[in-house]
Amino acid sequence: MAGKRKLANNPERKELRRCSSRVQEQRQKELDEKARLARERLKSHSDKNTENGESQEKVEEAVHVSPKRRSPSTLTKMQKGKKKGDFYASGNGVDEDAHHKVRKNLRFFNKQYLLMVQAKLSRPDLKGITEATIKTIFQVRRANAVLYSRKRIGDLPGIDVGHRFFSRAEMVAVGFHSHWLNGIDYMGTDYKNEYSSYKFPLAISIIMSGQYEDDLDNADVVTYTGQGGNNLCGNKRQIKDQELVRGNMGLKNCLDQNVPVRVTRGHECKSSYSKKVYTYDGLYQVNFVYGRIPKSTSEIQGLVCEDISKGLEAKRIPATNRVDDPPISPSGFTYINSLKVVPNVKIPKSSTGCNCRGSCTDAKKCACAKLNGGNFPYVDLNDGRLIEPRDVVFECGPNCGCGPECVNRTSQKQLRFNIEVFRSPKKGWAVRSWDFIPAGSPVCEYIGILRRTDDVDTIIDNDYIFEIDCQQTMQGLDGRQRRLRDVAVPTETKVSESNGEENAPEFCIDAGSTGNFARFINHSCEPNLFVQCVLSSHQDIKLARVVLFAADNIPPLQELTYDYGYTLGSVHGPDGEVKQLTCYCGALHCRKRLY
Ligand SMILES: C[S@@+](CC[C@H](N)C(=O)[O-])C[C@H]1O[C@@H](n2cnc3c(N)ncnc32)[C@H](O)[C@@H]1O
Repeated sequence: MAGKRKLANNPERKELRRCSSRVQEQRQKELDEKARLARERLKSHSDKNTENGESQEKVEEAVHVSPKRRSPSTLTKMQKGKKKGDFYASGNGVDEDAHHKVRKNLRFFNKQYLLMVQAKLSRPDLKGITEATIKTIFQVRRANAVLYSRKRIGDLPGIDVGHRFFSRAEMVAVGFHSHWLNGIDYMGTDYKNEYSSYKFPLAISIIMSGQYEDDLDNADVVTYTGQGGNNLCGNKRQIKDQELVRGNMGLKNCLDQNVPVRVTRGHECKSSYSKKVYTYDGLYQVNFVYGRIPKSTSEIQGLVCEDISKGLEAKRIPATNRVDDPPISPSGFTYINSLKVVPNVKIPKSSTGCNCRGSCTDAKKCACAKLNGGNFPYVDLNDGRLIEPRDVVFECGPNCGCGPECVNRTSQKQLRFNIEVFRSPKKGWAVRSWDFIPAGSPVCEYIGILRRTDDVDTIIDNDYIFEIDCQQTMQGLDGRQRRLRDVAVPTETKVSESNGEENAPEFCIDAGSTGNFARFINHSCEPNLFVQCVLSSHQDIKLARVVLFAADNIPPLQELTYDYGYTLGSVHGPDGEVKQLTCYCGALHCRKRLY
Protein backbone atom coordinates (compact mmCIF):
# COMPACT_ATOMS: atom_id res chain seq x y z
CA MET A 1 0.00 0.00 0.00
CA ALA A 2 1.19 3.46 -0.77
CA GLY A 3 1.68 5.59 2.29
CA LYS A 4 3.00 8.64 3.98
CA ARG A 5 6.22 7.27 5.39
CA LYS A 6 7.88 10.60 6.02
CA LEU A 7 5.93 12.57 6.89
CA ALA A 8 -11.25 8.95 13.65
CA ASN A 9 -12.41 10.38 16.51
CA ASN A 10 -15.86 8.78 16.39
CA PRO A 11 -18.18 10.02 13.69
CA GLU A 12 -20.01 13.03 14.99
CA ARG A 13 -23.55 12.01 15.39
CA LYS A 14 -26.26 14.53 15.56
CA GLU A 15 -29.91 14.54 16.39
CA LEU A 16 -32.10 15.01 13.45
CA ARG A 17 -35.49 15.98 12.35
CA ARG A 18 -35.55 15.67 8.68
CA CYS A 19 -38.17 17.80 7.03
CA SER A 20 -39.00 21.47 6.82
CA SER A 21 -42.22 22.39 8.67
CA ARG A 22 -44.31 22.49 5.47
CA VAL A 23 -43.12 19.09 4.36
CA GLN A 24 -43.61 17.86 7.90
CA GLU A 25 -47.23 19.07 7.93
CA GLN A 26 -47.93 17.22 4.71
CA ARG A 27 -46.19 14.12 6.03
CA GLN A 28 -48.17 14.36 9.27
CA LYS A 29 -51.45 14.45 7.28
CA GLU A 30 -50.44 11.30 5.45
CA LEU A 31 -49.47 9.62 8.70
CA ASP A 32 -52.80 10.60 10.33
CA GLU A 33 -54.67 9.16 7.37
CA LYS A 34 -52.66 5.94 7.58
CA ALA A 35 -53.30 5.80 11.33
CA ARG A 36 -57.04 6.21 10.75
CA LEU A 37 -57.05 3.39 8.20
CA ALA A 38 -55.07 1.16 10.51
CA ARG A 39 -57.43 1.89 13.43
CA GLU A 40 -60.45 1.06 11.29
CA ARG A 41 -58.82 -2.13 10.18
CA LEU A 42 -58.02 -3.12 13.75
CA LYS A 43 -61.55 -2.24 14.87
CA SER A 44 -63.26 -4.23 12.13
CA HIS A 45 -60.93 -7.09 12.82
CA SER A 46 -61.72 -7.19 16.56
CA ASP A 47 -65.45 -6.65 15.86
CA LYS A 48 -65.37 -9.59 13.48
CA ASN A 49 -63.70 -11.77 16.09
CA THR A 50 -66.12 -10.73 18.83
CA GLU A 51 -69.13 -11.28 16.57
CA ASN A 52 -67.95 -14.71 15.53
CA GLY A 53 -66.74 -15.56 19.00
CA GLU A 54 -63.77 -17.31 17.41
CA SER A 55 -60.07 -17.03 17.67
CA GLN A 56 -58.20 -14.93 15.14
CA GLU A 57 -57.81 -16.99 12.05
CA LYS A 58 -58.01 -15.21 8.74
CA VAL A 59 -57.18 -11.63 9.49
CA GLU A 60 -55.42 -8.70 8.04
CA GLU A 61 -53.17 -8.06 10.94
CA ALA A 62 -52.02 -4.57 11.70
CA VAL A 63 -49.68 -4.75 14.63
CA HIS A 64 -48.75 -1.86 16.87
CA VAL A 65 -45.14 -2.02 17.76
CA SER A 66 -44.22 0.30 20.54
CA PRO A 67 -40.60 1.24 20.42
CA LYS A 68 -40.24 2.45 24.00
CA ARG A 69 -37.58 0.54 25.92
CA ARG A 70 -39.39 -1.43 28.55
CA SER A 71 -38.27 -1.57 32.10
CA PRO A 72 -35.89 -4.41 32.92
CA SER A 73 -38.22 -5.71 35.58
CA THR A 74 -41.01 -6.22 33.06
CA LEU A 75 -38.67 -8.08 30.81
CA THR A 76 -37.31 -10.31 33.54
CA LYS A 77 -40.79 -11.15 34.70
CA MET A 78 -42.02 -11.95 31.24
CA GLN A 79 -39.09 -14.04 30.17
CA LYS A 80 -38.85 -16.67 32.85
CA GLY A 81 -35.25 -17.72 33.20
CA LYS A 82 -33.95 -15.17 30.71
CA LYS A 83 -31.92 -12.23 31.91
CA LYS A 84 -32.61 -8.84 30.41
CA GLY A 85 -29.09 -8.76 28.96
CA ASP A 86 -29.93 -11.73 26.78
CA PHE A 87 -31.84 -9.54 24.40
CA TYR A 88 -29.54 -6.58 24.18
CA ALA A 89 -26.04 -6.22 22.85
CA SER A 90 -23.66 -4.43 25.15
CA GLY A 91 -24.57 -1.06 23.69
CA ASN A 92 -23.23 1.43 21.20
CA GLY A 93 -19.49 1.60 20.99
CA VAL A 94 -18.79 -0.98 23.69
CA ASP A 95 -18.49 -4.20 21.75
CA GLU A 96 -15.87 -2.96 19.32
CA ASP A 97 -14.57 -6.40 18.39
CA ALA A 98 -18.06 -7.33 17.31
CA HIS A 99 -18.13 -4.18 15.12
CA HIS A 100 -14.92 -5.38 13.57
CA LYS A 101 -16.45 -8.77 12.77
CA VAL A 102 -19.52 -7.16 11.22
CA ARG A 103 -17.32 -4.95 9.05
CA LYS A 104 -15.21 -7.91 7.95
CA ASN A 105 -18.31 -9.91 7.16
CA LEU A 106 -19.80 -7.09 5.07
CA ARG A 107 -16.50 -6.58 3.25
CA PHE A 108 -16.51 -10.26 2.32
CA PHE A 109 -20.11 -10.10 1.16
CA ASN A 110 -19.53 -6.97 -0.91
CA LYS A 111 -16.53 -8.47 -2.64
CA GLN A 112 -18.42 -11.68 -3.47
CA TYR A 113 -21.34 -9.62 -4.67
CA LEU A 114 -19.25 -7.42 -6.97
CA LEU A 115 -17.45 -10.50 -8.33
CA MET A 116 -20.81 -12.13 -8.99
CA VAL A 117 -22.15 -9.03 -10.75
CA GLN A 118 -19.03 -8.95 -12.88
CA ALA A 119 -19.22 -12.64 -13.73
CA LYS A 120 -22.87 -12.47 -14.69
CA LEU A 121 -23.22 -9.15 -16.38
CA SER A 122 -21.31 -6.89 -18.66
CA ARG A 123 -24.02 -4.19 -18.47
CA PRO A 124 -25.98 -4.79 -15.27
CA ASP A 125 -29.76 -4.31 -15.41
CA LEU A 126 -32.20 -4.66 -12.51
CA LYS A 127 -33.06 -8.29 -13.31
CA GLY A 128 -29.40 -9.22 -13.56
CA ILE A 129 -28.53 -7.44 -10.34
CA THR A 130 -31.34 -9.24 -8.50
CA GLU A 131 -30.10 -12.56 -9.83
CA ALA A 132 -26.53 -11.76 -8.82
CA THR A 133 -27.69 -10.69 -5.36
CA ILE A 134 -29.62 -13.90 -4.75
CA LYS A 135 -26.74 -16.02 -6.01
CA THR A 136 -24.30 -14.19 -3.73
CA ILE A 137 -26.55 -14.83 -0.75
CA PHE A 138 -26.56 -18.56 -1.57
CA GLN A 139 -22.82 -18.48 -2.00
CA VAL A 140 -22.27 -16.77 1.36
CA ARG A 141 -24.59 -19.26 3.05
CA ARG A 142 -22.88 -22.22 1.38
CA ALA A 143 -19.53 -20.93 2.59
CA ASN A 144 -20.95 -20.76 6.14
CA ALA A 145 -20.00 -17.10 6.12
CA VAL A 146 -23.20 -15.65 7.62
CA LEU A 147 -22.00 -13.96 10.81
CA TYR A 148 -25.13 -14.60 12.88
CA SER A 149 -26.32 -17.79 11.24
CA ARG A 150 -28.30 -18.81 14.33
CA LYS A 151 -31.22 -16.44 14.77
CA ARG A 152 -31.46 -14.44 17.99
CA ILE A 153 -33.93 -12.17 19.68
CA GLY A 154 -32.95 -8.55 20.22
CA ASP A 155 -29.81 -6.62 19.33
CA LEU A 156 -26.93 -8.30 17.55
CA PRO A 157 -23.44 -7.42 18.82
CA GLY A 158 -21.69 -5.00 16.49
CA ILE A 159 -24.87 -3.70 14.87
CA ASP A 160 -25.93 -0.61 16.76
CA VAL A 161 -29.26 1.10 16.59
CA GLY A 162 -28.92 3.46 13.63
CA HIS A 163 -26.71 1.09 11.66
CA ARG A 164 -27.15 1.61 7.94
CA PHE A 165 -27.28 -1.32 5.57
CA PHE A 166 -26.84 -0.58 1.91
CA SER A 167 -29.16 -3.40 0.85
CA ARG A 168 -31.42 -6.10 2.22
CA ALA A 169 -28.90 -8.59 0.94
CA GLU A 170 -26.35 -7.21 3.41
CA MET A 171 -28.83 -7.79 6.21
CA VAL A 172 -29.16 -11.40 5.12
CA ALA A 173 -25.40 -11.84 4.77
CA VAL A 174 -24.75 -10.70 8.32
CA GLY A 175 -27.75 -12.65 9.70
CA PHE A 176 -29.68 -9.60 10.83
CA HIS A 177 -32.78 -10.41 8.78
CA SER A 178 -32.62 -13.76 7.06
CA HIS A 179 -35.25 -13.26 4.38
CA TRP A 180 -34.29 -11.52 1.22
CA LEU A 181 -37.91 -10.59 0.37
CA ASN A 182 -40.17 -11.16 3.39
CA GLY A 183 -40.72 -8.22 5.68
CA ILE A 184 -40.95 -10.42 8.80
CA ASP A 185 -38.19 -12.74 9.91
CA TYR A 186 -39.17 -15.23 12.60
CA MET A 187 -37.99 -18.27 14.53
CA GLY A 188 -39.77 -21.58 14.24
CA THR A 189 -39.97 -24.31 16.88
CA ASP A 190 -36.42 -25.48 16.10
CA TYR A 191 -35.34 -22.65 18.42
CA LYS A 192 -37.34 -24.10 21.33
CA ASN A 193 -34.20 -25.26 23.14
CA GLU A 194 -32.78 -21.75 23.31
CA TYR A 195 -36.05 -20.03 24.23
CA SER A 196 -37.88 -22.81 26.03
CA SER A 197 -40.45 -20.73 27.87
CA TYR A 198 -41.94 -19.10 24.78
CA LYS A 199 -44.80 -19.77 22.49
CA PHE A 200 -43.56 -20.14 18.89
CA PRO A 201 -43.20 -18.88 16.19
CA LEU A 202 -41.45 -15.72 17.35
CA ALA A 203 -40.71 -12.76 15.09
CA ILE A 204 -37.22 -11.33 15.43
CA SER A 205 -37.03 -8.60 12.82
CA ILE A 206 -39.33 -6.53 10.60
CA ILE A 207 -38.52 -4.24 7.70
CA MET A 208 -40.69 -1.20 7.06
CA SER A 209 -40.41 -0.81 3.32
CA GLY A 210 -42.78 2.18 3.26
CA GLN A 211 -44.61 0.59 0.34
CA TYR A 212 -47.71 -0.89 1.94
CA GLU A 213 -50.92 1.00 2.40
CA ASP A 214 -51.50 0.36 6.09
CA ASP A 215 -47.96 0.58 7.39
CA LEU A 216 -47.69 3.52 9.74
CA ASP A 217 -44.37 4.91 10.73
CA ASN A 218 -44.74 7.57 13.38
CA ALA A 219 -41.14 7.54 14.51
CA ASP A 220 -41.84 6.39 18.05
CA VAL A 221 -44.74 4.04 17.26
CA VAL A 222 -44.97 1.96 14.13
CA THR A 223 -47.95 0.05 12.85
CA TYR A 224 -46.89 -2.87 10.76
CA THR A 225 -49.17 -4.68 8.35
CA GLY A 226 -48.56 -8.41 8.48
CA GLN A 227 -47.36 -10.34 5.47
CA GLY A 228 -49.32 -11.93 2.61
CA GLY A 229 -52.25 -10.96 0.41
CA ASN A 230 -50.60 -7.98 -1.29
CA ASN A 231 -50.52 -7.32 -4.96
CA LEU A 232 -46.75 -7.68 -5.02
CA CYS A 233 -46.39 -7.17 -8.76
CA GLY A 234 -48.62 -4.12 -8.91
CA ASN A 235 -49.61 -1.34 -6.54
CA LYS A 236 -48.82 -3.35 -3.34
CA ARG A 237 -52.44 -2.99 -2.17
CA GLN A 238 -54.16 -5.66 -0.11
CA ILE A 239 -56.10 -7.98 -2.42
CA LYS A 240 -56.55 -11.05 -0.20
CA ASP A 241 -56.97 -11.80 3.50
CA GLN A 242 -53.80 -12.49 5.37
CA GLU A 243 -53.46 -15.52 7.59
CA LEU A 244 -52.35 -15.52 11.18
CA VAL A 245 -49.56 -18.00 10.61
CA ARG A 246 -45.73 -17.93 10.37
CA GLY A 247 -44.42 -14.33 10.48
CA ASN A 248 -47.80 -12.82 11.33
CA MET A 249 -48.27 -15.25 14.18
CA GLY A 250 -44.65 -14.67 15.18
CA LEU A 251 -45.28 -10.96 15.51
CA LYS A 252 -48.45 -11.50 17.51
CA ASN A 253 -46.61 -13.91 19.83
CA CYS A 254 -43.92 -11.30 20.40
CA LEU A 255 -46.46 -8.68 21.36
CA ASP A 256 -48.32 -11.11 23.62
CA GLN A 257 -45.11 -12.21 25.34
CA ASN A 258 -43.38 -8.84 25.38
CA VAL A 259 -40.48 -9.97 23.24
CA PRO A 260 -38.51 -7.27 21.38
CA VAL A 261 -38.38 -7.18 17.59
CA ARG A 262 -35.75 -5.38 15.52
CA VAL A 263 -37.25 -2.70 13.31
CA THR A 264 -35.55 -1.50 10.14
CA ARG A 265 -36.72 1.28 7.91
CA GLY A 266 -36.00 1.45 4.19
CA HIS A 267 -35.10 5.00 3.24
CA GLU A 268 -34.62 6.55 -0.15
CA CYS A 269 -31.44 8.47 0.36
CA LYS A 270 -32.05 11.84 -1.27
CA SER A 271 -28.61 12.56 -2.47
CA SER A 272 -27.28 12.79 -5.97
CA TYR A 273 -26.66 9.17 -5.34
CA SER A 274 -30.35 8.39 -4.66
CA LYS A 275 -30.33 4.78 -3.56
CA LYS A 276 -32.22 2.89 -0.94
CA VAL A 277 -30.43 2.20 2.33
CA TYR A 278 -31.79 0.41 5.37
CA THR A 279 -31.52 1.93 8.80
CA TYR A 280 -31.90 -0.21 11.88
CA ASP A 281 -33.99 1.78 14.32
CA GLY A 282 -34.20 -0.70 17.15
CA LEU A 283 -37.47 -1.55 18.80
CA TYR A 284 -37.23 -0.18 22.26
CA GLN A 285 -35.07 2.74 21.42
CA VAL A 286 -35.80 4.56 18.21
CA ASN A 287 -33.10 7.13 17.97
CA PHE A 288 -32.13 8.92 14.85
CA VAL A 289 -28.42 8.71 15.13
CA TYR A 290 -27.67 9.64 11.58
CA GLY A 291 -27.18 13.32 10.99
CA ARG A 292 -29.41 15.62 9.09
CA ILE A 293 -28.05 16.45 5.68
CA PRO A 294 -28.24 20.20 4.97
CA LYS A 295 -30.24 21.21 1.91
CA SER A 296 -28.46 24.49 1.30
CA THR A 297 -25.41 26.32 2.60
CA SER A 298 -27.62 28.57 4.78
CA GLU A 299 -28.52 25.48 6.83
CA ILE A 300 -24.93 24.47 7.49
CA GLN A 301 -23.89 25.09 11.07
CA GLY A 302 -20.47 26.56 11.65
CA LEU A 303 -19.93 27.32 7.97
CA VAL A 304 -16.61 29.08 7.46
CA CYS A 305 -16.19 28.60 3.71
CA GLU A 306 -18.87 27.81 1.13
CA ASP A 307 -16.56 26.00 -1.26
CA ILE A 308 -12.88 25.39 -0.60
CA SER A 309 -12.50 24.20 -4.21
CA LYS A 310 -13.65 27.61 -5.52
CA GLY A 311 -15.74 25.93 -8.21
CA LEU A 312 -13.02 23.56 -9.37
CA GLU A 313 -14.87 20.42 -8.29
CA ALA A 314 -18.21 19.20 -9.70
CA LYS A 315 -19.72 19.73 -6.24
CA ARG A 316 -19.06 22.45 -3.69
CA ILE A 317 -16.93 21.47 -0.73
CA PRO A 318 -17.96 23.53 2.30
CA ALA A 319 -15.75 23.88 5.37
CA THR A 320 -17.26 24.05 8.87
CA ASN A 321 -15.77 24.86 12.22
CA ARG A 322 -17.69 24.35 15.43
CA VAL A 323 -14.56 23.86 17.49
CA ASP A 324 -12.60 27.13 17.51
CA ASP A 325 -13.78 30.40 18.94
CA PRO A 326 -13.57 32.53 16.86
CA PRO A 327 -13.83 29.93 14.08
CA ILE A 328 -10.98 29.87 11.60
CA SER A 329 -11.22 28.50 8.07
CA PRO A 330 -8.74 26.31 6.19
CA SER A 331 -5.97 28.51 4.87
CA GLY A 332 -2.40 28.51 3.63
CA PHE A 333 -2.94 26.42 0.52
CA THR A 334 -4.24 26.80 -3.03
CA TYR A 335 -6.88 24.39 -4.28
CA ILE A 336 -6.08 22.47 -7.46
CA ASN A 337 -7.84 19.44 -8.94
CA SER A 338 -5.11 17.92 -11.10
CA LEU A 339 -1.46 17.11 -10.39
CA LYS A 340 1.20 19.75 -11.00
CA VAL A 341 4.58 18.41 -12.06
CA VAL A 342 7.91 20.10 -11.25
CA PRO A 343 10.38 20.49 -14.17
CA ASN A 344 12.82 17.85 -12.92
CA VAL A 345 10.15 15.12 -13.02
CA LYS A 346 9.44 13.70 -16.47
CA ILE A 347 6.13 11.95 -17.03
CA PRO A 348 6.57 9.06 -19.51
CA LYS A 349 4.90 9.22 -22.92
CA SER A 350 1.35 7.91 -23.01
CA SER A 351 1.23 4.20 -23.75
CA THR A 352 -0.89 2.71 -26.52
CA GLY A 353 -4.41 1.97 -25.38
CA CYS A 354 -7.26 -0.39 -26.18
CA ASN A 355 -9.36 -0.35 -29.35
CA CYS A 356 -12.75 -0.49 -27.64
CA ARG A 357 -15.58 1.95 -28.39
CA GLY A 358 -17.95 3.56 -25.86
CA SER A 359 -17.38 1.68 -22.60
CA CYS A 360 -15.02 -1.30 -22.42
CA THR A 361 -17.12 -4.39 -21.80
CA ASP A 362 -15.40 -7.33 -23.44
CA ALA A 363 -12.49 -8.35 -21.23
CA LYS A 364 -11.27 -10.83 -23.86
CA LYS A 365 -10.77 -8.09 -26.44
CA CYS A 366 -9.83 -5.06 -24.32
CA ALA A 367 -6.07 -4.52 -24.12
CA CYS A 368 -6.46 -2.70 -20.77
CA ALA A 369 -8.40 -5.63 -19.28
CA LYS A 370 -5.45 -7.86 -20.30
CA LEU A 371 -3.08 -5.62 -18.32
CA ASN A 372 -5.35 -6.23 -15.32
CA GLY A 373 -4.95 -10.01 -15.60
CA GLY A 374 -7.75 -10.58 -18.10
CA ASN A 375 -10.64 -8.90 -16.34
CA PHE A 376 -11.84 -5.45 -15.36
CA PRO A 377 -11.00 -4.25 -11.88
CA TYR A 378 -14.29 -2.32 -11.75
CA VAL A 379 -17.94 -3.26 -11.91
CA ASP A 380 -20.32 -0.97 -13.78
CA LEU A 381 -22.55 -0.48 -10.77
CA ASN A 382 -23.30 2.76 -8.86
CA ASP A 383 -21.08 4.66 -11.34
CA GLY A 384 -18.21 2.20 -10.98
CA ARG A 385 -16.94 0.22 -7.97
CA LEU A 386 -13.56 -1.42 -7.51
CA ILE A 387 -14.05 -5.08 -6.64
CA GLU A 388 -11.05 -5.33 -4.32
CA PRO A 389 -7.69 -3.66 -3.61
CA ARG A 390 -4.95 -4.61 -6.08
CA ASP A 391 -1.23 -4.04 -6.34
CA VAL A 392 -2.01 -1.72 -9.22
CA VAL A 393 -5.06 -0.90 -11.33
CA PHE A 394 -4.59 -0.30 -15.06
CA GLU A 395 -7.21 2.14 -16.29
CA CYS A 396 -7.93 3.25 -19.85
CA GLY A 397 -6.06 6.36 -20.87
CA PRO A 398 -5.62 9.05 -23.51
CA ASN A 399 -4.80 6.64 -26.34
CA CYS A 400 -7.70 4.27 -25.70
CA GLY A 401 -10.63 4.14 -28.12
CA CYS A 402 -13.29 4.12 -25.39
CA GLY A 403 -15.10 7.24 -24.19
CA PRO A 404 -14.97 9.19 -20.92
CA GLU A 405 -17.86 7.14 -19.50
CA CYS A 406 -15.94 3.86 -19.77
CA VAL A 407 -16.10 1.92 -16.50
CA ASN A 408 -12.36 1.37 -16.72
CA ARG A 409 -11.85 5.09 -16.14
CA THR A 410 -13.74 5.05 -12.85
CA SER A 411 -11.15 6.96 -10.83
CA GLN A 412 -10.82 9.67 -13.48
CA LYS A 413 -14.45 10.78 -13.25
CA GLN A 414 -15.53 13.90 -11.42
CA LEU A 415 -16.35 14.07 -7.72
CA ARG A 416 -19.60 12.22 -7.09
CA PHE A 417 -20.15 12.68 -3.33
CA ASN A 418 -21.03 15.76 -1.30
CA ILE A 419 -17.94 16.30 0.78
CA GLU A 420 -17.45 18.53 3.83
CA VAL A 421 -14.17 19.59 5.42
CA PHE A 422 -14.79 20.03 9.15
CA ARG A 423 -12.77 20.99 12.19
CA SER A 424 -12.20 18.15 14.65
CA PRO A 425 -11.26 18.73 18.30
CA LYS A 426 -7.91 16.88 18.29
CA LYS A 427 -6.81 16.30 14.71
CA GLY A 428 -7.27 19.67 13.05
CA TRP A 429 -9.24 19.56 9.79
CA ALA A 430 -10.99 16.37 8.78
CA VAL A 431 -13.24 15.15 5.95
CA ARG A 432 -16.64 13.47 5.75
CA SER A 433 -19.33 12.84 3.16
CA TRP A 434 -23.01 13.78 3.36
CA ASP A 435 -23.84 10.90 1.07
CA PHE A 436 -23.74 7.19 1.62
CA ILE A 437 -20.60 5.83 -0.07
CA PRO A 438 -20.82 2.22 -1.28
CA ALA A 439 -17.75 0.02 -0.76
CA GLY A 440 -15.35 0.17 -3.71
CA SER A 441 -16.35 3.69 -4.82
CA PRO A 442 -13.51 6.08 -5.59
CA VAL A 443 -13.56 9.06 -3.23
CA CYS A 444 -10.68 11.15 -4.53
CA GLU A 445 -7.19 11.19 -5.92
CA TYR A 446 -4.39 12.57 -3.73
CA ILE A 447 -3.55 15.76 -5.61
CA GLY A 448 -0.61 18.08 -5.09
CA ILE A 449 2.76 18.78 -6.69
CA LEU A 450 4.61 15.78 -8.08
CA ARG A 451 8.21 16.04 -6.86
CA ARG A 452 11.36 13.99 -6.43
CA THR A 453 11.53 12.62 -2.88
CA ASP A 454 15.14 13.81 -2.61
CA ASP A 455 13.93 17.39 -3.09
CA VAL A 456 11.60 17.26 -0.07
CA ASP A 457 14.01 15.47 2.27
CA THR A 458 15.10 18.82 3.62
CA ILE A 459 11.57 19.96 4.41
CA ILE A 460 11.11 19.28 8.08
CA ASP A 461 7.51 20.12 8.76
CA ASN A 462 5.30 19.06 5.93
CA ASP A 463 2.41 16.89 6.99
CA TYR A 464 1.06 16.68 3.47
CA ILE A 465 3.69 14.66 1.61
CA PHE A 466 2.57 11.36 0.13
CA GLU A 467 5.29 9.02 -1.11
CA ILE A 468 4.37 6.96 -4.17
CA ASP A 469 5.44 3.60 -2.85
CA CYS A 470 3.40 1.30 -5.05
CA GLN A 471 6.55 -0.61 -5.95
CA GLN A 472 7.24 -1.35 -2.28
CA THR A 473 3.74 -2.77 -1.94
CA MET A 474 4.15 -4.92 -5.05
CA GLN A 475 7.42 -6.33 -3.78
CA GLY A 476 6.20 -6.75 -0.23
CA LEU A 477 8.99 -4.52 1.08
CA ASP A 478 9.05 -2.94 4.54
CA GLY A 479 6.82 -5.73 5.86
CA ARG A 480 3.99 -4.63 3.62
CA GLN A 481 1.39 -7.16 2.62
CA ARG A 482 1.07 -7.84 -1.06
CA ARG A 483 -2.37 -7.54 -2.55
CA LEU A 484 -4.13 -9.61 -5.17
CA ARG A 485 -1.24 -11.79 -6.35
CA ASP A 486 -2.78 -13.54 -9.33
CA VAL A 487 -2.29 -10.54 -11.58
CA ALA A 488 1.05 -10.74 -13.32
CA VAL A 489 2.39 -7.25 -13.88
CA PRO A 490 2.92 -6.75 -17.61
CA THR A 491 6.49 -6.54 -18.89
CA GLU A 492 6.05 -2.94 -20.08
CA THR A 493 5.41 -1.89 -16.47
CA LYS A 494 8.55 -0.47 -14.96
CA VAL A 495 9.32 -2.30 -11.72
CA SER A 496 12.87 -2.14 -10.44
CA GLU A 497 14.53 -5.43 -9.47
CA SER A 498 16.53 -4.01 -6.61
CA ASN A 499 15.63 -4.09 -2.95
CA GLY A 500 16.43 -2.01 0.10
CA GLU A 501 17.46 1.62 0.38
CA GLU A 502 18.09 2.22 -3.31
CA ASN A 503 14.51 1.16 -3.91
CA ALA A 504 13.02 3.87 -1.69
CA PRO A 505 10.17 5.80 -3.30
CA GLU A 506 11.65 8.16 -5.87
CA PHE A 507 8.64 10.43 -6.20
CA CYS A 508 6.07 11.95 -3.93
CA ILE A 509 3.00 14.16 -4.03
CA ASP A 510 3.42 17.31 -2.00
CA ALA A 511 0.08 18.87 -1.03
CA GLY A 512 1.64 21.28 1.49
CA SER A 513 1.00 24.48 -0.41
CA THR A 514 -1.36 23.31 -3.10
CA GLY A 515 -3.68 20.33 -3.34
CA ASN A 516 -7.26 19.06 -3.21
CA PHE A 517 -9.44 18.04 -0.25
CA ALA A 518 -7.54 14.72 0.09
CA ARG A 519 -4.90 16.70 2.00
CA PHE A 520 -7.38 17.07 4.87
CA ILE A 521 -8.13 13.36 5.24
CA ASN A 522 -6.77 12.08 8.54
CA HIS A 523 -5.14 8.80 9.49
CA SER A 524 -6.90 5.94 11.24
CA CYS A 525 -5.51 2.59 12.38
CA GLU A 526 -8.85 1.07 11.28
CA PRO A 527 -9.73 3.21 8.28
CA ASN A 528 -12.75 3.22 5.98
CA LEU A 529 -10.72 4.13 2.87
CA PHE A 530 -7.80 2.36 1.25
CA VAL A 531 -5.02 3.61 -0.97
CA GLN A 532 -4.90 2.27 -4.50
CA CYS A 533 -2.17 2.91 -7.08
CA VAL A 534 -3.64 3.52 -10.50
CA LEU A 535 -1.90 3.73 -13.88
CA SER A 536 -3.90 5.38 -16.61
CA SER A 537 -1.66 7.15 -19.09
CA HIS A 538 1.70 5.40 -18.77
CA GLN A 539 3.02 2.29 -17.07
CA ASP A 540 5.72 3.56 -14.75
CA ILE A 541 4.75 2.27 -11.35
CA LYS A 542 6.99 4.81 -9.59
CA LEU A 543 4.77 7.56 -10.93
CA ALA A 544 1.41 5.89 -10.34
CA ARG A 545 -1.60 7.98 -9.38
CA VAL A 546 -2.68 7.61 -5.77
CA VAL A 547 -6.44 7.15 -5.37
CA LEU A 548 -8.49 6.65 -2.21
CA PHE A 549 -11.37 4.16 -2.39
CA ALA A 550 -14.09 3.23 0.11
CA ALA A 551 -13.14 0.03 1.94
CA ASP A 552 -16.63 -0.30 3.46
CA ASN A 553 -20.09 1.05 2.91
CA ILE A 554 -19.61 4.42 4.58
CA PRO A 555 -22.69 6.02 6.13
CA PRO A 556 -23.17 9.78 5.79
CA LEU A 557 -21.15 11.94 8.21
CA GLN A 558 -18.69 9.23 9.22
CA GLU A 559 -15.20 10.69 9.08
CA LEU A 560 -13.23 9.50 6.04
CA THR A 561 -9.80 8.09 6.96
CA TYR A 562 -7.03 5.98 5.53
CA ASP A 563 -3.97 4.32 7.06
CA TYR A 564 -0.96 6.60 6.58
CA GLY A 565 1.25 3.54 6.87
CA TYR A 566 4.14 5.12 8.74
CA THR A 567 6.77 2.77 10.09
CA LEU A 568 7.09 3.62 13.80
CA GLY A 569 10.38 5.35 14.53
CA SER A 570 10.92 6.29 10.86
CA VAL A 571 10.45 10.03 11.29
CA HIS A 572 13.35 12.12 12.60
CA GLY A 573 13.51 15.72 13.71
CA PRO A 574 16.22 18.24 12.64
CA ASP A 575 18.35 17.08 15.60
CA GLY A 576 18.26 13.50 14.27
CA GLU A 577 16.05 12.35 17.14
CA VAL A 578 13.06 10.11 16.40
CA LYS A 579 9.87 12.15 16.30
CA GLN A 580 6.63 10.87 17.75
CA LEU A 581 3.04 11.86 17.10
CA THR A 582 0.11 10.56 19.17
CA CYS A 583 -2.74 9.02 17.22
CA TYR A 584 -6.28 10.11 18.07
CA CYS A 585 -8.11 7.86 15.62
CA GLY A 586 -10.04 6.22 18.46
CA ALA A 587 -9.98 2.72 16.90
CA LEU A 588 -10.02 -0.28 19.24
CA HIS A 589 -6.75 -1.56 17.82
CA CYS A 590 -5.18 1.89 17.54
CA ARG A 591 -1.38 1.76 17.40
CA LYS A 592 -1.39 4.86 19.64
CA ARG A 593 1.15 6.65 17.50
CA LEU A 594 1.12 7.86 13.89
CA TYR A 595 4.91 7.68 13.92
C1 LIG B 1 -2.47 15.26 5.87
S1 LIG B 1 -2.75 16.12 7.33
C2 LIG B 1 -4.45 15.82 7.61
C3 LIG B 1 -5.24 17.08 7.78
C4 LIG B 1 -4.92 17.84 9.01
N1 LIG B 1 -5.71 17.32 10.13
C5 LIG B 1 -5.13 19.33 8.86
O1 LIG B 1 -5.65 19.96 9.79
O2 LIG B 1 -4.78 19.87 7.83
C6 LIG B 1 -1.90 15.12 8.49
C7 LIG B 1 -1.83 15.70 9.88
O3 LIG B 1 -3.10 15.65 10.50
C8 LIG B 1 -2.98 15.25 11.86
N2 LIG B 1 -3.57 13.91 12.01
C9 LIG B 1 -4.04 13.13 11.04
N3 LIG B 1 -4.53 11.99 11.54
C10 LIG B 1 -4.34 12.04 12.86
C11 LIG B 1 -4.63 11.13 13.92
N4 LIG B 1 -5.21 9.96 13.74
N5 LIG B 1 -4.30 11.52 15.17
C12 LIG B 1 -3.71 12.70 15.39
N6 LIG B 1 -3.43 13.61 14.44
C13 LIG B 1 -3.74 13.27 13.18
C14 LIG B 1 -1.50 15.18 12.14
O4 LIG B 1 -1.10 16.45 12.59
C15 LIG B 1 -0.93 14.90 10.79
O5 LIG B 1 0.41 15.30 10.69
